[in-house]
Amino acid sequence: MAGAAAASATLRDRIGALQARLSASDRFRRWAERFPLTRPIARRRAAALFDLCAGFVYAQALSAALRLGLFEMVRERPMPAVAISLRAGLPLASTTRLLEACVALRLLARRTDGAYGLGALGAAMVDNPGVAAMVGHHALLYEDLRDPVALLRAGRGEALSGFWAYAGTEAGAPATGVDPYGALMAASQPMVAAQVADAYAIGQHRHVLDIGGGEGRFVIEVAPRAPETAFTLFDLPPVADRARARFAAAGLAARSSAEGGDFRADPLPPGADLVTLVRVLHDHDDAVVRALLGKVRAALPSGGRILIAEPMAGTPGAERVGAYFALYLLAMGQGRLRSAAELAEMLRAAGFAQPRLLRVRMPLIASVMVADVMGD
Ligand SMILES: CC(C)=CCC/C(C)=C/CC/C(C)=C/C=C/C(C)=C/C=C/C=C(C)/C=C/C=C(C)/C=C/C=C(C)/C=C/CC(C)(C)O
Ligand SMILES: C[S@@+](CC[C@H](N)C(=O)[O-])C[C@H]1O[C@@H](n2cnc3c(N)ncnc32)[C@H](O)[C@@H]1O
Repeated sequence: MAGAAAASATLRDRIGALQARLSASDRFRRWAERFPLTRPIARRRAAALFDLCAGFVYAQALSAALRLGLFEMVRERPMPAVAISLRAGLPLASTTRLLEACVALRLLARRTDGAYGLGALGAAMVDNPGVAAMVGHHALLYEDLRDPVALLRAGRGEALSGFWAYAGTEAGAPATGVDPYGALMAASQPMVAAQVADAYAIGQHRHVLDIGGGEGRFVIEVAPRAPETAFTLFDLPPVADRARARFAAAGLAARSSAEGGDFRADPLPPGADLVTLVRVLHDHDDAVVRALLGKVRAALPSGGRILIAEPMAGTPGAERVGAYFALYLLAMGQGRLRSAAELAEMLRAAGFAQPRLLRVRMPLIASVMVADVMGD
């Protein structure tokens, strides 16, 4: 069996190497463009390569459209370019350029009467403040990526490591400067919470401990689906203070509490039968993750469970997310995206049993893995 797998891998490797050798040949490329059976493949590859070259430009067109509020402007009623240029306060010629770029990117659609309305992708942006917040946040990422080789040499960027105030700090150091990231995480949390809550019935648990729970948005999103469950959130003290205020405002104070601490230095609150780590582990290097998983294992009773939700490397259909976070987390200065197999190995090493991936609707947003504490 192992031999057969190795043989098929070798065959795949050989086919890949042959394809790469042929594609690298100018003569072959010209032949493939002409030959009717290979022409569609050649065109698809050229388009894919063009997208890689032009990705930053596309992203900036999207950023401009969001900053100018184009999608909101046309969501109810398509508008002509003149009206959009007046509303956006831009010259008509520039407005038309941006509108046409957005049409090409399927963010907007031009109707037969010339008015612009939402395109297939723009329609998915409205009412999705999480994605819009990430697009705005990318201005910081691009500062660090201005010279990508310099970033690779340095191993961290200035802008993102400053934004994520816990990056590069010592265990137990006082937490300051946590204000900016809370809002970004809260804005993008509902799409993550929806993946988790659709994949896993949180309400089967008596008490959930959400470690690195930020300002409490995950708890607030899933609590209505788990009306009998109590929640404790654990995060750095100033973040936990904000979560406490949010729980009170959401009417959850009776069954939700927030405790401040540093999971690298402090004990975890006891009493939970489910521990959730939502977009937490990928922020940290292996030694911190292994130590944290060990602590979680020790804090859970027999029959308890851990749930990890974050994008995972090599997820079929979401491979590009791995490329994105490889550079994002480099700029942040710590952490890495791990594959499901790597996380499963780390869970087993920490004493958890049966790590398994749950089926999620949009693995691009987050994969979900659970593992159990077996009875003694
Ligand atoms: C009826 C007919 C004819 C057709 C119907 C066609 C059809 C089926 C349409 C479907 C429409 C639909 C439901 C579309 C749905 C679209 C969705 C759900 C889009 C979601 C997109 C999500 C995106 C782009 C997410 C981006 C997320 C980013 C960039 C996240 C970044 C996260 C960061 C930086 C996190 C940082 C945290 C840290 C530091 C790593 O811990
Ligand atoms: C990327 S955010 C995720 C927040 C939230 N789980 C979500 O998905 O929206 C990571 C969270 O981990 C917290 N965190 C980072 N290092 C921590 C530490 N050493 N101890 C406790 N919390 C920490 C941060 O303050 C932040 O709220």
